[in-house]
Amino acid sequence: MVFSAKDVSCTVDSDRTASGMDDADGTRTIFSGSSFSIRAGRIVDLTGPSGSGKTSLLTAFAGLNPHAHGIYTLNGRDSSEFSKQQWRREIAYLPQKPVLIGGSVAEVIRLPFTLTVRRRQTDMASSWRTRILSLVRDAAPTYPGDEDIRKALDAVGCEDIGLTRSPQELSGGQAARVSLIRTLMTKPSVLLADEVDAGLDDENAEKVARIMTCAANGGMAVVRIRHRPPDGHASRIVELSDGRLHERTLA
Ligand SMILES: Nc1ncnc2c1ncn2[C@@H]1O[C@H](COP(=O)(O)OP(=O)(O)OP(=O)(O)O)[C@@H](O)[C@H]1O
Repeated sequence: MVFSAKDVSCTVDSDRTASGMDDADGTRTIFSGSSFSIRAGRIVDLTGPSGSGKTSLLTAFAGLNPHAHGIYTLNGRDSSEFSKQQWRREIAYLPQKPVLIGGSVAEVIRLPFTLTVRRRQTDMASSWRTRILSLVRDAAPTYPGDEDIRKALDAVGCEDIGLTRSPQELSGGQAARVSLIRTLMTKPSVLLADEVDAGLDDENAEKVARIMTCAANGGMAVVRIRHRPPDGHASRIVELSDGRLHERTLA
């Protein structure tokens, strides 16, 4: 088990939520008593109606949701044993809309490496490392050069993305892949992907899915919020509805 969450709840002020569903005390419980776990190398899809709390749940897992409470562990270690920064690096939340800061694709991808010096403490051997991350690690452990980034992009089928391109010039599909790869290169244990294939055509959605599968094959645990029909990449589907998580059978 790489990651587990127990007894997670999320309560928000009622004045910012839909009317008619508020508690008497002026709050609204989005979900409560929810538990979830995922093993290394697995992809789990999180589905559910709009507004059911999927984003709130993933941001709770990542330590980014001040309205949520729960007990979280990574490889058996309680989240309290991590600093907030360490936790957020290990449990990486990837928002739906790519935020690409930098003058070029290379700068965008290097940004996390300029913000922090990472020292990963894990024994996860992985083909993902072999295929992509080792390219970075071997050449420049904390600050990948252009050649390393080029190799990493090519390794996951992103030959179409030029390093000197301005992020503003990227297509939606390219921006989604750059955002995803940037996060993967920081080597999180768990990737929480919030509808990153929304707004993409089927071809680009499949490219994004394949990159995540590549990461999962190397040992990363991936949770994907999705509204699309199952694409065959997930090993489990979990639905959040009526404030509870429900396991769904894969078709
Ligand atoms: N910070 C907040 N304050 C108040 N209400 C919030 C806050 N964040 C989320 N909510 C409310 O919590 C509910 C769940 O929101 P959330 O974005 O988690 O749902 P979702 O399932 O991800 O929705 P969608 O599928 O439409 O993206 C919504 O009613 C939303 O308005």
